[in-house]
Amino acid sequence: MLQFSPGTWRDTGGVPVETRRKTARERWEEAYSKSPERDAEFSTISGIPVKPLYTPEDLGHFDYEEKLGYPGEYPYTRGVYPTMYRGRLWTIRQFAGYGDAEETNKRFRYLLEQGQTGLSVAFDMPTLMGLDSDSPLSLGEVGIEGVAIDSLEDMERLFEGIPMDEITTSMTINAPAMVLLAMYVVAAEKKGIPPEKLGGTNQNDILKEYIAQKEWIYPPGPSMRIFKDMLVYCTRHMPKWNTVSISGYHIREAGSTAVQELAFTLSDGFAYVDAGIEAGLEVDEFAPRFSFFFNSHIDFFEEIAKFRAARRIWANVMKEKYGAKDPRSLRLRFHTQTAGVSLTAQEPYNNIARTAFEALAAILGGTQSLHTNSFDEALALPTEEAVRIAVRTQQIAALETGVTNTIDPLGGSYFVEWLTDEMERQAHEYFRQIEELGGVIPAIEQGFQMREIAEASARYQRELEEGRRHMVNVNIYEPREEQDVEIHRVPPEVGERQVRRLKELKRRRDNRLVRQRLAELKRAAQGNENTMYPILECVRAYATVQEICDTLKEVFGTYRETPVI
Ligand SMILES: C[C@H](C(=O)O)C(=O)SCCNC(=O)CCNC(=O)[C@H](O)C(C)(C)COP(=O)(O)OP(=O)(O)OC[C@H]1O[C@@H](n2cnc3c(N)ncnc32)[C@H](O)[C@@H]1OP(=O)(O)O
Repeated sequence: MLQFSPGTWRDTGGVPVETRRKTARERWEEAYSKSPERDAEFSTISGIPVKPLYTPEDLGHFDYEEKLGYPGEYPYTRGVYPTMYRGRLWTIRQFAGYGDAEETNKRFRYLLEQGQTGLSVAFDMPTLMGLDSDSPLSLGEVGIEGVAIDSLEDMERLFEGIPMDEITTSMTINAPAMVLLAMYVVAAEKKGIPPEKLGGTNQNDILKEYIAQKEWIYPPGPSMRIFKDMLVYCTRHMPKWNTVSISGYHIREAGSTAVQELAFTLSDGFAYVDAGIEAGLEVDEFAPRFSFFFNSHIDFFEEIAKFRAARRIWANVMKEKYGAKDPRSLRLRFHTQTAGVSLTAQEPYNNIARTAFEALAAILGGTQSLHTNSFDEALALPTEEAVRIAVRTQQIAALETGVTNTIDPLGGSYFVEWLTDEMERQAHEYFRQIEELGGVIPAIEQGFQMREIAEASARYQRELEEGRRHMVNVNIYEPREEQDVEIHRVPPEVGERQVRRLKELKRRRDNRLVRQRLAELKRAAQGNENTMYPILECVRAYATVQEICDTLKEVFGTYRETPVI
């Protein structure tokens, strides 16, 4: 209904007639331009510019089947399982470990009592570096950042009373991954559980160590030989074991953008596929047991787009380039941890809010397994109270918020679909550059990934310092006083007890047998024999992590990188 008013015709909504002749979009643009924007940076945390509005125009020709498909179907953009969380919730899997095996066993039991549904072992720095607790290099580090594991005896203590054939366990271990896996296998064997019944994951991702975390032992070539040996062993004997957890988490924590995390992680994944093929395996024999591990940072939509793009790229390349036929080879399954770098030591309780948002992004992105950081993790390893709140955060998301009721609820959002496409496009650009450099390892040797990450990290730091980006409590709303929080401390006696026990084991075991087993391992490493089998024998004889790693060092040497500045 139109009414007359002086000067112009107006409809009942009060819109001038001349405005009606413009398209709806033009009207909105005009209205938008009339009111000023806030003085803020409208881009993702990784620097992708974000427009005020996304519409179907941003998607162009959008083929639903090609880009999204249905959950559990190629290209898996909407999720890897047909029912997703309506069939089974993600696994609540808190990364945990400190002190010695007994202390960590207690924490595991506590977490399981709180409703955690999977286990995840955090090893201490000496174990990660292939050192024993009694090495002079381990002084002051034993059991501080994770659990100290020196021998099979420790592994047996770690899993005492835990049904290893029922619960899945992740072990974050890379350079010495074979040794710790062998200890896990033999500890289970002693409980009467064969390797084929063991479900879980080894991180075993050495490429991202060279790129980001820097915890390597051997040079890249021999490291890939070790990877292949373990892959072949697991493919033959451990059908339920995820042989590698290809990790973007550490790449992101080192300061990369979301696209770099996506691109470098997936390119590492393809390098492992190449390694499996070089080892003489068929792609569909081993790819179903590859898994991934991503960061969930604080930029909500960018993270969701990253997870969705990751699934689509992996499915696409596995099908088109590697000719994988088994649908399980095409499914990118992943664990997520909320971003450690997004936590603040200032007003640490605010980290509960940060973590909840990040967890939600992981869930809306379709994660299979999730670690939510505890609010005190910018200060120390978490207390029981802090980790309980972290577990409850996941349970509240799963059981109260309703986000699990429907699959990929953000599918079809113009912005999320545009951002998913954009991340995919930019990732392919990185794949091209890596290929031009000769592949992942040559690119690492030329410092390519490290330089890209260092530049991104410096850019972000500059933006923070110039106040162009905000971090509450860090460069805005800085706290006037410190919040008092309880700090979890590992008593120094724990390290001393560990060293005492190790020395006692070295006296008590059959040292002649240990020497013989280590010599056999050395011969296997010098030749082409799969080293996993002699490592299992070393472990059965109670050889230690360092003794085994040192034996391999004699054959493979060690690695020193050319630093990237
Ligand atoms: C930062 C820190 C550090 O370095 O300091 C770290 O690195 S910490 C890093 C910590 N890393 C981790 O915690 C890595 C954790 N990773 C994992 O747990 C794995 O690799 C994962 C990502 C594939 C998730 O494995 P998962 O066992 O928890 O979950 P899955 O998705 O495989 O599900 C378990 C079983 O249930 C089935 N299943 C699941 N959902 C459904 C559904 N909706 N319908 C039907 N079946 C389903 C699966 O097929 C599978 O069976 P079936 O097995 O028969 O197929």
